[in-house]
Amino acid sequence: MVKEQNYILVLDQGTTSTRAVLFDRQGKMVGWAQKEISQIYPKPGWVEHNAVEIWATAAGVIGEVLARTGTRTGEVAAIGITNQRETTVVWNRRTGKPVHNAIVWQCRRTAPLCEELKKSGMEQEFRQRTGLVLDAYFSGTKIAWILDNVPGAREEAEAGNLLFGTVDSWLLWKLTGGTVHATDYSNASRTLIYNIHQKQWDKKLLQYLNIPIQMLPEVKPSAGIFGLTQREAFYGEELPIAGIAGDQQAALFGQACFEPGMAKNTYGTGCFMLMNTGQEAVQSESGLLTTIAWGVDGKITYALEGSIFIAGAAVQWLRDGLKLIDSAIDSEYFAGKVEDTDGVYVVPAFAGLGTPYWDMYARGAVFGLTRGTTKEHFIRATLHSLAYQTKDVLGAMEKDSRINLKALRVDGGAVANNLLMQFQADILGTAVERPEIIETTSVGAAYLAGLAVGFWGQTDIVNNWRREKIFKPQMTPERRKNLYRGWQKAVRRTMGWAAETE
Ligand SMILES: Nc1ncnc2c1ncn2[C@@H]1O[C@H](COP(=O)(O)OP(=O)(O)O)[C@@H](O)[C@H]1O
Ligand SMILES: O=P(O)(O)OC[C@H](O)CO
Repeated sequence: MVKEQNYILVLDQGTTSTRAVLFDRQGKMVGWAQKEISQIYPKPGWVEHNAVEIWATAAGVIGEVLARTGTRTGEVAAIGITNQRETTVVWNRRTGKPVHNAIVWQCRRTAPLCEELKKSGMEQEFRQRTGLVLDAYFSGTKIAWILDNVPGAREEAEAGNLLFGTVDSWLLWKLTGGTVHATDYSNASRTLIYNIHQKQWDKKLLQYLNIPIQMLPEVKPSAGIFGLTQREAFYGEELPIAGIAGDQQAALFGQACFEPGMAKNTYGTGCFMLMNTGQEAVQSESGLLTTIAWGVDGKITYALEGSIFIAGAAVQWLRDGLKLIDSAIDSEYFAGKVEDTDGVYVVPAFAGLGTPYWDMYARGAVFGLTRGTTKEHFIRATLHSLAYQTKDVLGAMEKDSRINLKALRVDGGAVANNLLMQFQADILGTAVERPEIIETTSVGAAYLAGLAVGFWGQTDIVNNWRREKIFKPQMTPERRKNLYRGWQKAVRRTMGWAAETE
């Protein structure tokens, strides 16, 4: 009997949770399952995940989504993987066990190493070759840290016994029963050791960071067959893993931003704005990153990126740290009870500041408190901080690309918040477009996998994108200017904080 393969299955491994999502031919989500993952904070500024737990949640959500929707594995045409980027896993190729917890993209432990490299005058070289800045955010210095700090790791790595991977590689390795060690262009371009122009691991940078090349994965196109699931690990089926991309690049793909100049902003744990720059790797002069969006059909597409480390995570902090709200959705209710923030600014620089400031030592602060400040003002100011940070990034993006965006496509968990989206349009002075599918990260990975196995064509993807709501700017230019000036003043005062106090 011929099997009907009606679905694409996506594994979306994010900073806070792992999701499995099933898509049909119309690009519609027919089912999903999600599990949170533990956040480990061994020291201030340090963030880790347990890679074994990541795999366990991935296996768990796959089983759950199939069971919930009554889908047999034989009905799945292909699997796509999309992932939190930069997060670094090093494991033993024989035992399959990680040698250390995964070091998360937000982790600042390698700031001193980045400082040292900068002092040795290497910053420009890293920037030119990788498109990135020398910051603790990226994988390269995290790998070096593991090799330098886990007893015996360096010797094992040199002997070819250890493998490095971003989370996509780790999941691919597990799904294929330890037979495939690979990644895609978009993930490789976030490691600080991949030359985005020559499209290969950069031997010189590997030397600077003292990383043995034999531990690195093979880099492949984002849409293409990476390997087959091992029968024992996958309900007796050999399914192709046919698409991989870092979550922010997947979202750009899912938003159908296929033309140069098209951009999206994703509001998850952090906020990431990417603009398609076509086949040209544009060097930024304003603190943006140059990165690979994807490799599809033998062509590499580049993007400019603005990275904000703390966005939805600030709302989680209101919920879990300060216990001011019971759930993220309540932030809109409380913020809506006041007209404005009454002059309060929250700068959530909990993990330093990314684009355009790149200050590893900035730390969070609240300004403008008075006796009249209420919980509602505080919550509203926290929501506004997502929009202000986005304005900082869009300013840099428009300057570098010389394109004034007519509208910004948005997605991610926090765009469900209408108050935030309206303020975003107001403070940008640019329309904000929310699509029907805000799970664009997963849908992007599904499209990549589906393209590779002929499940979809590119025109299907463009036709599937539909706007659900547009938020138009309503604020006067004068008020916009005054509010933004206050934000810039607040940001300046958070900069360098940890360096001064440590
Ligand atoms: N209604 C809301 N208002 C503001 N923030 C929200 C809302 N809903 C979710 N969030 C925030 O969005 C984030 C979840 O978005 P998601 O795209 O799932 O993130 P990630 O992929 O980074 O885990 C959380 O940080 C949460 O605090
Ligand atoms: O897991 P997210 O959605 O917060 O995305 C994390 C980014 O990929 C980090 O670069």
